[in-house]
Amino acid sequence: MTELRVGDEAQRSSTRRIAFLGPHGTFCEQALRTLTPTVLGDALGDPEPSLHPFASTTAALDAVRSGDVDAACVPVENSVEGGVPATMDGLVETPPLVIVREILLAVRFSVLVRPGTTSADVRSVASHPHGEAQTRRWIAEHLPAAEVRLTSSTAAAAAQVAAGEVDAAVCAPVAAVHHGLVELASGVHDTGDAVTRFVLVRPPGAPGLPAPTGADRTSLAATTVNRPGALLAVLTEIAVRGVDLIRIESRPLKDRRGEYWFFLDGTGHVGEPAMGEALAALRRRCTDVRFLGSYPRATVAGEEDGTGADPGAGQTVKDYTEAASWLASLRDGTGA
Ligand SMILES: O=C(O)C(=O)Cc1ccccc1
Repeated sequence: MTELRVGDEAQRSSTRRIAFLGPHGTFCEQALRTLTPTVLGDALGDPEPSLHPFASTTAALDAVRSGDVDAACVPVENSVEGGVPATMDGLVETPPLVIVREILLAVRFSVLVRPGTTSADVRSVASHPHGEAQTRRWIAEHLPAAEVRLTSSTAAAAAQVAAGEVDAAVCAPVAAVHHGLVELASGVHDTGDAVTRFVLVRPPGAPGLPAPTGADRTSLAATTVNRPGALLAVLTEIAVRGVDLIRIESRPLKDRRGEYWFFLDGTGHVGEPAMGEALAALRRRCTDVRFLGSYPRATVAGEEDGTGADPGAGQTVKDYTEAASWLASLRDGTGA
């Protein structure tokens, strides 16, 4: 899969390049464009990187691994439909990539058509699998005769409508501008307040790990042997250190039937003692562990910041630091 060429963006003289799930008009592009120059400067070392649409999440991640781009913005999960399989699978491939920012975007879907098309004309409707999943009931009620087709992105569906390959696209309203379409219906999601989480990933290295903010999220993936209690042991290493587990999802290992990558997200930063010790314990106890990044927790516009559950007595950063210096004093013979 290759980069989708677009004239203007390739010509800017910025140093860093960011891939996103294209073509223009995806939710992914919208999410990426919410990042401020300050955030981009911190995350990539360039406040004004150039943005490049790619035909799939896999192609965008591959471009980071091959060095064609410096980072990629990809959808990772949705509050209605769960994880995006291609992204999860892509994150655990090698060489490693790390998440340096997350972006939460409230998604609202429109049905876009060529000018002059009415509901009665719609024989086929296309969308990304996550778009289809979030509007399935609406489509069944309002376009019952339409054949549903899945596309690599919502804007790819809009491009297919523009090309006359399909009659309607379920996508972001902004895709109408990019692809010369009009709105047949808006706000067609089955569940209100759906939020999609996107992540900005880059190879480990400069400009370094995002600094702890006090409201961070750490993502990791772990595999264990298939033995009774093996997953419980992993979760226990996390729980006993007061780390709030905020996501767990699995994907098959593919080449070893019956074994899985467990994707685990917890509140906290690898630079903090609790999360650091939990990761070190998983490194000792798991078949394989991938550190997928520690980065500031995002909020949806207008929502409260969620910093996670109370870690419990003796589990704060201060508690860990005090206990570590007490232990050091025992070891150097000055304490008791
Ligand atoms: O296809 C897009 O526009 C994306 O960014 C992926 C996606 C699809 C459906 C809901 C949210 C994100």
